[in-house]
Amino acid sequence: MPPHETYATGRRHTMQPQFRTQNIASTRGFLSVAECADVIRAMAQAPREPAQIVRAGESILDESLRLCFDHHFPEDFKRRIGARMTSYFVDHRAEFDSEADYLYGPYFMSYEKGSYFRAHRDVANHKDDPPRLAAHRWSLLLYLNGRDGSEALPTFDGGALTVYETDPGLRDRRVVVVPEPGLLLLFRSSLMHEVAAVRDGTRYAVAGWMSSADSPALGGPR
Ligand SMILES: O=C(O)CCC(=O)C(=O)O
Ligand SMILES: [Fe+2]
Repeated sequence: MPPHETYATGRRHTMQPQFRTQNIASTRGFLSVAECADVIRAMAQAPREPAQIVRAGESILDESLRLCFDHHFPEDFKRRIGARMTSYFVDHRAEFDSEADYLYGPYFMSYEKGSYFRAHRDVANHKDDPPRLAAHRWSLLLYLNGRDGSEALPTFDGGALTVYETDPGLRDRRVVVVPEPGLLLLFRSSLMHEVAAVRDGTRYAVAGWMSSADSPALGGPR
């Protein structure tokens, strides 16, 4: 795969594919370090609230399953990042074998020391779950910082994401993703995944879900 260039921005920089399995893909350099730093600064100033989960159709707080913050963000800022995530997916649609046509989100999340998100799938798991969950096809995670920093970025330790691949050709189906600034990760929303506890510092990430208007009631199929 050749390096891919972003176009939805004035600044062009090179994106570098990192790895690929059947249902998971990642690309380095989706955002530059300076852009990551801008988003983190904006997040740190934005109002935030404890992030919720959906259970049996209801949005609830359950700190035994999910402990992190959801940051409220100016709509224009959200739209700009969302448009870039969407363009990436649309440009690479053939690789993702999906008819997904719009992005739900993006959401801006921070995980402070001790935060986590236990194993879950980003799809409808219950008949009363909202249709938007059943519509999710691919989960997109954009990481803004990581273990190694520069002057511009805060660092954190822990907080790796494990995605459980279903590809029978893999000997070990656990795919562990260690966040780094500007890394875009895409995986099928039906895959189980979990965020390990952050041991130190604060982990910043943006999430969005490429979704299909034409979707079944429960989130199994692609
Ligand atoms: O931040 C991550 O690595 C994953 C977050 C996640 O699973 C979600 O927001 O649904
Ligand atoms: Fe998730």
